[in-house]
Amino acid sequence: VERLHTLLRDAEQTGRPLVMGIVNVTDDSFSGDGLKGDTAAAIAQAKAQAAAGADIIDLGAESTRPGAAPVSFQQEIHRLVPVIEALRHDLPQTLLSVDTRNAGTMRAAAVAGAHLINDISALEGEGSLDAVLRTGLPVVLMHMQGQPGSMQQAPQYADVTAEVRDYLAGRIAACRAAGLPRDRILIDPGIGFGKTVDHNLALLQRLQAFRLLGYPLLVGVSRKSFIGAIAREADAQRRLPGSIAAALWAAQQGAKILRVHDVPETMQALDVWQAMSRGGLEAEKF
Ligand SMILES: Nc1nc2[nH]c(SCCc3ccc(S(N)(=O)=O)cc3)nc2c(=O)[nH]1
Repeated sequence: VERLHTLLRDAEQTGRPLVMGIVNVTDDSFSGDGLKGDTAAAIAQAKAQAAAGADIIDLGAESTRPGAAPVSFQQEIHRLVPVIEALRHDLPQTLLSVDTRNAGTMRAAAVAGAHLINDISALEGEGSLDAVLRTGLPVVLMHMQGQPGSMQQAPQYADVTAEVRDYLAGRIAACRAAGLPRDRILIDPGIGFGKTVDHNLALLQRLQAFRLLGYPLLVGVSRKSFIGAIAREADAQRRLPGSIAAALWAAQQGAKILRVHDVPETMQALDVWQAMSRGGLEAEKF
């Protein structure tokens, strides 16, 4: 928890958000279980992202993109633990986050040396709040409407910003009441998780509303479909310019952690943005 707070304090002082690189440890290799191949590939990708300046690496073994099917926690552990153990050794300076909804995975990840739990279901899963309490780790509480398999079919809100903020306030209260200390809670509006394009844009326009809850804000816009919906799709796979634009907007609105696929590109964009925005801070003094 201390290392994360040191980084968050630096982010506060420099006015520059932390960068969380995304590494998926999924079985997309064709050779049967293919674990070896996937482990090596994930380790190499994490090393490249750390070398490019990522402060945190977010490791996930379950795709939670729309339509994805759930993965058993045994399968998650089987894929994630070797990577966590290797990266604890190879990247001692980089914080390791684990993207999971499963209590069993949270426990195993903590034992293996993870520093942060990133839960898209905000610790609503069976036994997950208790598991995180016992691990002593900080946790990202993210909003999702519905489940990944069906969340994009008919997202529905009367006031998306108020409802997402109130949901997160409720989850914060539940975690605090169970004994989770303030300094182990981060929040995230869950861009793309049960939201239309307009819902995502409303949340991003009103990102400051989440700062009023008083917890560090994590935002994940990288390569998400709302970008393709509002912008020309130069290279549909990466949506890189749009992802960078949305990331800088989130930084401007006070996000403390940006969750991204493209670390070198995001770092360069933040270098340029910071040079101007810091200047802006100086200018305000005159
Ligand atoms: N805290 C946190 N964790 C995350 N894990 C993921 S995985 C992304 C799954 C996905 C892919 C694509 C779309 S879409 N339909 O908008 O293109 C939605 C969800 N994302 C996030 C995020 O943001 N925060």
